[in-house]
Amino acid sequence: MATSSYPLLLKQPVKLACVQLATGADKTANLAHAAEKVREAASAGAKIVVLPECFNSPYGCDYFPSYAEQLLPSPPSPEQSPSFHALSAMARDNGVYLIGGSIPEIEVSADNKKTYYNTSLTFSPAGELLATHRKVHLFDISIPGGITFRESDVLSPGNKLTVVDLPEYGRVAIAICYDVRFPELATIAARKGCFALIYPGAFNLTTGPLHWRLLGQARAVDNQVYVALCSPARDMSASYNAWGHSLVVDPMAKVLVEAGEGEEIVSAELNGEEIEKARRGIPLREQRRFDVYPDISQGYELKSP
Ligand SMILES: NC(=O)CCC(=O)C(=O)O
Repeated sequence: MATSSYPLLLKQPVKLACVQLATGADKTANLAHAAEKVREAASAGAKIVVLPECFNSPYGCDYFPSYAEQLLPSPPSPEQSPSFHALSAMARDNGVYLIGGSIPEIEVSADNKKTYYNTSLTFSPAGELLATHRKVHLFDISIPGGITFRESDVLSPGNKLTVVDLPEYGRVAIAICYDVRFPELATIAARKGCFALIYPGAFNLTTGPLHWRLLGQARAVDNQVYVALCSPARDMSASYNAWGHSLVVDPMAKVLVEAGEGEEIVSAELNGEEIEKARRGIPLREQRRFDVYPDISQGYELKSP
């Protein structure tokens, strides 16, 4: 029972599963395999299922154009986007909300200019598209002796925050991998009344051990919400080696569940009371000083969904 005057951000407990999927070069096989694993997660009681970043392809700039699918105008035809239709069927067949990881997207303008994005699609249990998130912050880093990667060589960034209403439960925010490094995006989403921040991702073997779990816990404790990070399984024969370690963090920043490196489904029960308990115990909500940092509050007053 909620004892504060705030409505529960999460209306009823819900099981969320991250599918740490093993993927390869064969898109059709990846889609079929994802369908099997979503079924497995749903059979174990998950009502929100998350797939990893680039779940239908290998991850890398060399792969984005050849795997890219056209999503606009929506809905695309099965030829334009087999992944759109496969995800819709996975959500509908299993009666789950499906955060469909991400896929490379191509947009073709009237004058035949091609623009590529890293895009996440979210479907309702009826198989309807609820939201599209194009990765806002592209993964461009260069760490001497570690990793160099430049998504912006091929991809263009999205330009919006993505918040999705799941009517029986509440509101979630969706962003992709490198987006997790930007606390502003998370804080604004949380202040719009989200109970969870969900990030399909694919960290690497340099930054993964240092930052993946830390960033999940940081976004959770900053905002006193649940955070889910969902990675592909590690494949040492691939050109990009994903960190794995998909996890779910609670509003006190406790890691509820964390995968290893291989293919695995991890799930956790999310409960709105835990959000309220964290916020009553550490009342950041009442203590914020927007008079001292007014620019971050502009247009984002605390609202219930
Ligand atoms: N796919 C990504 O955005 C990777 C982000 C990452 O590894 C990081 O360190 O940040």
